[in-house]
Amino acid sequence: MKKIIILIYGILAYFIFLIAFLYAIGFVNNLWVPKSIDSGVEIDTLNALLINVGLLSVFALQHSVMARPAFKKWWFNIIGKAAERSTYILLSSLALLLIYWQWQPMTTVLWSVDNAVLASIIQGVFFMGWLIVLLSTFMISHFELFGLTQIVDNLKNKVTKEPSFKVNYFYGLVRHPIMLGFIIAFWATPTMTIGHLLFAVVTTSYILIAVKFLEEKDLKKALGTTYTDYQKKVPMIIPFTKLSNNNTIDPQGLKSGI
Ligand SMILES: C[S@@+](CC[C@H](N)C(=O)[O-])C[C@H]1O[C@@H](n2cnc3c(N)ncnc32)[C@H](O)[C@@H]1O
Repeated sequence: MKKIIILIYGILAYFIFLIAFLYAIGFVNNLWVPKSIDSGVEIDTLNALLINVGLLSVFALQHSVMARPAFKKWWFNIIGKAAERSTYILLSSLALLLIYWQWQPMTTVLWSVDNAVLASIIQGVFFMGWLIVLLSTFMISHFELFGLTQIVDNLKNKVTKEPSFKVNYFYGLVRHPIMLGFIIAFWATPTMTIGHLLFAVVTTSYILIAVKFLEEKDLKKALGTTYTDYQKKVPMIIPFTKLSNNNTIDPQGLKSGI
């Protein structure tokens, strides 16, 4: 019975994530959704700034603290291994929904592309960013990343395998394609308002800091020279910026759990 409840919980968490992810696409570029980054009644600039930075900080804190190995180890004992990832996904999605709900528009336009062709190209780049995000999740392990593998294995009394380190497809071009996709999607807009710029600057800064000082630190600790070799051969976030594009990585390392 407990396993079925965990299964339903995990599936629900995944659906809430899907809603938050799809809503993000509309939110960031003012498409389709009732409340977007530039819609709603404006309040004074300082209050809007404080509220928006506060909202993004809630997401950043939740996302960073709950992803650390030490926190996970402690949290496993409370929530159980099977439901840990789903809970992480659920809380991240709720933090995103809070951002969409409470975001304060700051609609002064900083720049706007009037040329229809150029605006369509920028819109295309925006969608390409989201596609990179989605495809990259499948290149590491979409279902494990979003907790579904864990809840199904739990139902089958199977121990979920430790995720393996990947250097395939986009991961051979940059070390963080998911984050690259987000950065592209957050900056590619035909009309840049103060609110959108704030969103892009804060999220990009958070991504770069979290990736460099948290995620990569954990990966280096878990994988040792396999990861440092990978760092030497594959650029962090901008493709083709390393002299050597030979990304052959020690195959022994690929088997390590991370
Ligand atoms: C949200 S994903 C982001 C991955 C990566 N930073 C990116 O932007 O594509 C975070 C998880 O991916 C894992 N991860 C990062 N690089 C990986 C790789 N090359 N192969 C497998 N898992 C990886 C991390 O250990 C972490 O659990």
